[in-house]
Amino acid sequence: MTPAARVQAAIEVLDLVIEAARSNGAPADRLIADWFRPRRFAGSGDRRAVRELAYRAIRACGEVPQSGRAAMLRVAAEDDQLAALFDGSRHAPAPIAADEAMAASGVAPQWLMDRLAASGVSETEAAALLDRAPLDIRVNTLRAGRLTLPEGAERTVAANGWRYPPEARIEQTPAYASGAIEVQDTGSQLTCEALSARPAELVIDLCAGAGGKTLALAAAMENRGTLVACDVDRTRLSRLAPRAERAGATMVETVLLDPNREIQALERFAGKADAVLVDAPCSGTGTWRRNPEARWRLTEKQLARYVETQARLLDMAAGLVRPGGRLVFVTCSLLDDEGATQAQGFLQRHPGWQALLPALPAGTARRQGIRLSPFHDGTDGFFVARFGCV
Ligand SMILES: C[S@@+](CC[C@H](N)C(=O)[O-])C[C@H]1O[C@@H](n2cnc3c(N)ncnc32)[C@H](O)[C@@H]1O
Repeated sequence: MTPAARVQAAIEVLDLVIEAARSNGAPADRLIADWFRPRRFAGSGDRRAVRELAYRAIRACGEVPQSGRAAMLRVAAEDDQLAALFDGSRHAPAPIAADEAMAASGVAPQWLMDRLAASGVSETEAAALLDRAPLDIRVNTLRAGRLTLPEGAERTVAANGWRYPPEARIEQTPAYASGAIEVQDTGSQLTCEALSARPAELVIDLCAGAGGKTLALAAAMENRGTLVACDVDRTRLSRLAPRAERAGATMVETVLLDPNREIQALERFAGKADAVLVDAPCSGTGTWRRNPEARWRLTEKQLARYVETQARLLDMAAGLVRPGGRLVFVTCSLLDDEGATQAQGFLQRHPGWQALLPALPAGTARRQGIRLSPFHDGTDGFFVARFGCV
């Protein structure tokens, strides 16, 4: 593909991304892969370049743009070389008209910017949510016997964490194939450390998904004790078993939950767990580095639903913890509604509990919890609170 044809391709891809954002359709990565499937003439360099252009435009526009072309014009407004490719030649975008509308630049839709500001997130800190994320890994101590790390790693503040540049490819390395390393953001690793899971304990990971945090907990527990990984999403949870096998985490027990009747499958653990992790479903404002189009999808109504579910899951989780046990609440969000305010609500509803600020090597205290952010900590954005049952 010529450079100009790549720009036109990115515009077409962006139209699909915009439509999907409005109709809750597929994520951008999937749309890009689908767009290329019938276009066999495109090589890997073309795919990379189109993907890069599309994501540049997604990051540049705070509000949902009116069209893919308007979004690309926003990027071209600051890049003369790109603007010159709008020349109307074969497969190229049409020339730019003098009065042509372009999308407004910005970090996120205004309502979200307002919510972030009300949560103490400055505009600069919010903008850092759109940086490119590095590739962080966790050394899996269950498999790390004779580990040779792929070259180029730097230590992070996480106990077993290392960092590579964003473009690093480690999935093909022997260390990855043997299960000795896992891809996991440093912030995510730190939220697991906040639970202080120990060998021989009974630990419940209530919202385990495909088990990113479960595997870190299994390693902290040295694969000894009981680790129960739950989720309402059968597909996500089904991905956990093969990952656990690869990681040598044979202790993991999975439990599929029935939405709104979660407790039924967990009654046998009531009042018994040493520690429960609630890595709750949330808006994901802290993960825009990886999914920048997520900010175009979120609505105030969806956010309210997340907040309601988080409170319900926290209340349920409290009933699983034994006296003297601990509960860690995590969201990958910088919004107080899903963080400090949620934690405060929990403490008001449960007078027998107290907040115990987790001692983490990064992050900033935000009322009863800790906030991690790309701007301050170089991690994805998270809120983590730790509660003790007295
Ligand atoms: C932030 S993700 C978890 C990510 C996972 N812990 C990890 O580290 O990869 C939130 C998870 O909560 C799950 N979830 C949503 N509603 C739930 C509910 N009512 N009970 C349990 N899990 C729920 C979602 O399916 C999703 O997998």
